[in-house]
Amino acid sequence: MRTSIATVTLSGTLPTKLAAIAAAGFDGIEIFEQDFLASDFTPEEVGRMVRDHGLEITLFQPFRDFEALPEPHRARAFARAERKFELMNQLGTDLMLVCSSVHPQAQGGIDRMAQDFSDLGDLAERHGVRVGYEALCWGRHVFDHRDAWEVVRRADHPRIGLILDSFHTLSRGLDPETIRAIPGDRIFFVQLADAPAIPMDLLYWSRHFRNMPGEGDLDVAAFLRAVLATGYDGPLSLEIFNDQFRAGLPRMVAQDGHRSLIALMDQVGATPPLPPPAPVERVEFIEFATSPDEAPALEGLLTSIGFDRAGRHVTKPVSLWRQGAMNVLVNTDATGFAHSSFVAHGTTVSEIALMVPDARSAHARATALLAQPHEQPATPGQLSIPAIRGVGGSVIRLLDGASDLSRIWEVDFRADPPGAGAGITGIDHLGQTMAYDEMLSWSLFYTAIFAGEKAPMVDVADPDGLVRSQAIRAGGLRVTLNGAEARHTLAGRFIEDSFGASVQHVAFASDDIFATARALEGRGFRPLRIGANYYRDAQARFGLDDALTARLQAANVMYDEDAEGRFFQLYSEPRADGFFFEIVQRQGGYAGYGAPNAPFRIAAQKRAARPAGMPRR
Ligand SMILES: O=C(O)c1ccc(O)c(O)c1
Ligand SMILES: [Mg+2]
Repeated sequence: MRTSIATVTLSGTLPTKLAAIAAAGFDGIEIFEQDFLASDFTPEEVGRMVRDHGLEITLFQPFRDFEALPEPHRARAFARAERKFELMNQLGTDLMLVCSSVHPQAQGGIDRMAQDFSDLGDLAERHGVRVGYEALCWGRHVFDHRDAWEVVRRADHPRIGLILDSFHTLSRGLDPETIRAIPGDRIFFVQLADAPAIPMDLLYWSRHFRNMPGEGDLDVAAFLRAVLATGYDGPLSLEIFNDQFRAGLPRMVAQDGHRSLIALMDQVGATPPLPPPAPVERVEFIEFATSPDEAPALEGLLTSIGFDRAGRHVTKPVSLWRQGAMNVLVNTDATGFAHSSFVAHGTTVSEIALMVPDARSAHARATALLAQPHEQPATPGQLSIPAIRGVGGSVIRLLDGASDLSRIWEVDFRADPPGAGAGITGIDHLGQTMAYDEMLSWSLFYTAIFAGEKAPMVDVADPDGLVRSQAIRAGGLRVTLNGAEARHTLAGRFIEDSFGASVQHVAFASDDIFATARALEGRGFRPLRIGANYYRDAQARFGLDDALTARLQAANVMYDEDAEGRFFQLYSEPRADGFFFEIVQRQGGYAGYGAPNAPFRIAAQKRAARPAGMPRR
């Protein structure tokens, strides 16, 4: 099906928007009238620019406050419409959207409205254009697509059809299944938008909080399935009013939009199927990019949390560190991708390798969903591991147990089995810190490509501002995306210090956190000190007995529980740039990440990071 996007979705001037939309791979655009009016181009020039980008104008909108007006407003509305029909001919588009009236003089009356549309259809016919009617969910008399359809049905004019917009239907809780009774050839256009489930005024919600399908909480897939059941085969167009997008990078927002549409069409079977979303089995390794100067400090930190050096790459200056089923690589190469990561971010997690059932299929899905493939010249005798770019330009490698990729530790490395360690079994989750503006984009990336499930977003109070945290789980891959708006938060400072988004913390899993804590004492591990106030409160909140409370406090372990189970967290002191390790233990089916503890942990990290001589409380 053809894809389209409303110009109102993006920031910038009309030419910038067109370039971004074309680069993202859309087939067409809805011209939002304001974008045209604000530009200095003639309608013919705009039409030519659009077509020069290989795009078509799928819709001109919006035309407001048309139907059921008393005179002289009615005559004026028709005169206004005629001007717009002429403009559409100059632009080179044949479809106009009329949204349901909010005019204080609008009289309502279904037959009166139908008569107005029938007359408008005659006028449209004379100009060779068509008109679609959309129910705004805050419309004065028409605010339900079923009523808009009844107006169109009664107008009974070949130039008059219905326009459906998922936001207006789903925001009101209208059952999208009711769309199935509408004939597909009477639906002239379909707009798609999602939104987060925040109870608020409909108009305000629509104008500021819409987002891409899959980024919010509305069932856009059910809506689209119902639309497709009617036989509709016109464009699917994104119309997203969102404050952040209107201030964001147009290329990023346009690409997210196309990614969301491709994923949605795949999900509902509107296009030939993509390879299925890969269920991630586990994180097989993470790789740090560093320098020979900074490597010893990093390796000291790895040693202190129980890792042992267990080998090296056959040709590159990459050491392998192992514990349990976890592999950590430390890359000090002075050339290539690792080096450029180090130059860009400082010592950083530059690669994450995921074990999936079929790496090449997962890679094909990712690139079909517009992920940027990461190519590296293959070294003879070594594996060529499929890879894509992820957060902050880092690399996600895809491994599987079914192909030659399963032999990575034999082919590319001289590797010994892990040592005794301190009880860390693998990775629990990765915390990726980014600007708040990037959060929706990366959350869509993970959910679309890896079939991840989003947890509800939580606000974390840093002493110096709010940080938002979005957890995503795709099988054995758990990530928390932490979005910083305020610059002085721990997350905000990390972004500045490491020059953009990257992994700020790695949380390893242990089956027995107290045994791990004890084992780490002998390895020089410096736990983040958690104050007594926290433990008194935790004891009271959860009704913990004195013995457990004392154990937690002695080991600086934080505690949380949910209906399914219990959670224990032990933190390292943060590195100077704010990077840190965490060790967690999940008991039962605890599904969270200890968010209630985050404000106290962050405050403790900020105390620990103060320069010597500064007060530590
Ligand atoms: O917010 C509005 O006014 C508006 C205008 C046109 C649309 O298609 C729409 O969905 C909303
Ligand atoms: Mg709309």
